[in-house]
Amino acid sequence: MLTESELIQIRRDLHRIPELGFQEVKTQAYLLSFIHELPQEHLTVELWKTGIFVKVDGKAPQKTIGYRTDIDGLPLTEETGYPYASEHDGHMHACGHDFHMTIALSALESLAHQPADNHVVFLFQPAEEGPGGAEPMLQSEPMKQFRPDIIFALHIAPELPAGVVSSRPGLLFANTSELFIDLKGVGGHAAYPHLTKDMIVAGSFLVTQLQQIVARRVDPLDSAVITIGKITGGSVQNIIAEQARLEGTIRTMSPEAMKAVKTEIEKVVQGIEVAHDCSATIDYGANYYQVENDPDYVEKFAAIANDSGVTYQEASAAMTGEDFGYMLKEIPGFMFWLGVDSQSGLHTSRLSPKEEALSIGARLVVNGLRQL
Ligand SMILES: CC(=O)N[C@@H](CCC[C@H](N)C(=O)O)C(=O)O
Repeated sequence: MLTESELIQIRRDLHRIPELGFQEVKTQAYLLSFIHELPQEHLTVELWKTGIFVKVDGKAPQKTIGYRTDIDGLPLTEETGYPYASEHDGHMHACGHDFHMTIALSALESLAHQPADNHVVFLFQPAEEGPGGAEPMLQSEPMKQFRPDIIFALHIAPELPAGVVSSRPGLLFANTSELFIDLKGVGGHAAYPHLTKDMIVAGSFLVTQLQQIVARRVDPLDSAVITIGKITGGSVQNIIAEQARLEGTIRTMSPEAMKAVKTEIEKVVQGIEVAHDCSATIDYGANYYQVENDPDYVEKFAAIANDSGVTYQEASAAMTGEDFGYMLKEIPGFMFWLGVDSQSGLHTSRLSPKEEALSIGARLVVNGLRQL
């Protein structure tokens, strides 16, 4: 096992070089340099785009256990003030993938020195934040050779203390779909609105009407989220905007609910086109399938956690998304939250996970890989 200070050093090295999905070139090179330093006799390594598959042959294999880590960062400017803050302007590991990778490398190091009974496959997966690497990695040529019988993964949880992990049988994370709506009208002089089709006004109505879908079209005992995170449009204060663009995300508890919410969005957008005499296009971008945990493996994992000196708690389902859901759709397994005790949450510029959680996660993952 790597020491605490080795884990921290790796995490900080990776924290400095966040890269967006399918651009993880330095990250892949860093991971490969670590992997190449390990004893190679039990390892098979294969590259896939900016990702990596690594198989560790087992001593008396009956099955293959998979472990997946995501490797990409987010388009966000870091404000932690860390001496080891991101060296890539406007990019940050603000979702913990630096932690995820470090823990995977530590487990790999342990198994490369002392293999498990079963075969173990590590998937270093690009583009979790978008456009989604899990689904194409699952369908890739190398996956035919590396495909595991069981798979698991973790995600850091800022709100949980270090030393606590949580998960649940069944649905852990939501179905997600990105949402991009482009509106096109007629621009003109700010003093002559009657001669224009103002897309700032149309876009503003659209944002509020989209909220009505969750409030008035979704069963209150079911759940959904429509968030518009970004609006752009117009050029200056005294010109009526010809164009506006809304960017957001949809979250639901089932694929059926996702389909129904999208139908409602399309109706609302058609209404805006009529009411504001404009044209609109909708693009759903990347879509992720729900993370559905296998109850038997969650139960086994909870016992392994408790035996490893880590407190296991039952989680609630969350509206976060994860393209790992595609892997769990085809391969039984689970995902769990690893407590890292950060005041600032996921996708914030001050996310500050406690590094003591690295060794806890590393110990637990390697125990899972040896015992599941
Ligand atoms: C764990 C986490 O935060 N995951 C992301 C996944 C992004 C999905 C996609 N790009 C979207 O925005 O819909 C999340 O935002 O939940």
